Amino acid sequence: MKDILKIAVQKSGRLNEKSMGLLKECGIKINNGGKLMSTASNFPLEIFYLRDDDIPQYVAEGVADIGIVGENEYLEKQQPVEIINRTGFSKCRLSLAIKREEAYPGLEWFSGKRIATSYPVILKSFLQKNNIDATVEVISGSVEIAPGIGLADAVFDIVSTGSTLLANGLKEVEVALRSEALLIANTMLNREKKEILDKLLFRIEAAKSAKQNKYILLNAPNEKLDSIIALLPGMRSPTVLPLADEGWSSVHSVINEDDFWEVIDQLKEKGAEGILVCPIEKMIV
Ligand SMILES: Nc1ncnc2c1ncn2[C@@H]1O[C@H](COP(=O)(O)OP(=O)(O)OP(=O)(O)O)[C@@H](O)[C@H]1O
Ligand SMILES: O=P(O)(O)OC[C@H]1O[C@H](OP(=O)(O)OP(=O)(O)O)[C@H](O)[C@@H]1O
Ligand SMILES: [Mg+2]
Repeated sequence: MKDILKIAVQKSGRLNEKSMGLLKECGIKINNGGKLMSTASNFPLEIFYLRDDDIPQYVAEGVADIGIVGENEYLEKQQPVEIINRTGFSKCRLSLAIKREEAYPGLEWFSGKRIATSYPVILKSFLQKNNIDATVEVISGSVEIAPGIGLADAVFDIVSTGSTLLANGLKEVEVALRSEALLIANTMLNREKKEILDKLLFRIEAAKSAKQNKYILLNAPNEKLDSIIALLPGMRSPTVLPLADEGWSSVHSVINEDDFWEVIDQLKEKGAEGILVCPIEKMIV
């Protein structure tokens, strides 16, 4: 029988939609199976829907072969799994926050204080590294409410926009960890499962590259071609095709999302016209 790769994704919550989106971008069609498990119709993949806290353990034990989990959970759970890919999504930070009205002189403020968190392992290691002796109060959710109800003096929790802190009268004073969703794997996968995983990783990279790049088409006067091409590296080099209008060419290339606006301005300065920028569906480099 052909082997099948088992992936654990969060059942519902912040990671679920992006994890399923990643599989979709990889061209994987998922059958509407049960609530806790389903299979792909066009790829040897079985999907388990779990609480994110349990994913590192299930992957370490081989119940699932791979999983998508926040770096925060991966570090907190200290399970012997391998990081296979940094997905680039669900970016957030784990930070210390205190009441907004408190003056904050620096980390020593936390000495002797009570800090509420759902991440005691990461917090204790951070405090130890910084020689701070504080009490860690472990709670499993709604951490930001703790100072307001007298449960703790400070919190150590996930921050993204900062709006939850703001709504609870808190301010972020130290960032201990920058996190993103990781693809993790069991360290003992057999050859067949490794081959399936390699195929999946190839697709993930193609989808990631596509998102990171744009396809650009423009018209350029021939005498300006050299300076315009110099701005557009392309995958190998830009494609240049003559236009019906003599003295003009059409230039096609790929540019990185991060360089996008700066390059566009420079292209216009050099005389480029009719610039079209299109999304790329997949990119194999
Ligand atoms: N505000 C946020 N912005 C970006 N990423 C976040 C945010 N909050 C959480 N995350 C990331 O998403 C992961 C899942 O968050 P979520 O709040 O859904 O977890 P949960 O409530 O523990 O879910 P579960 O019910 O599966 O245990 C976190 O571990 C973190 O990596
Ligand atoms: O800085 P912000 O953008 O406000 O995001 C931070 C909040 O997001 C997460 O909670 P979530 O909203 O997922 O709810 P939960 O506590 O039910 O997991 C996290 O636990 C923080 O409370
Ligand atoms: Mg959880």
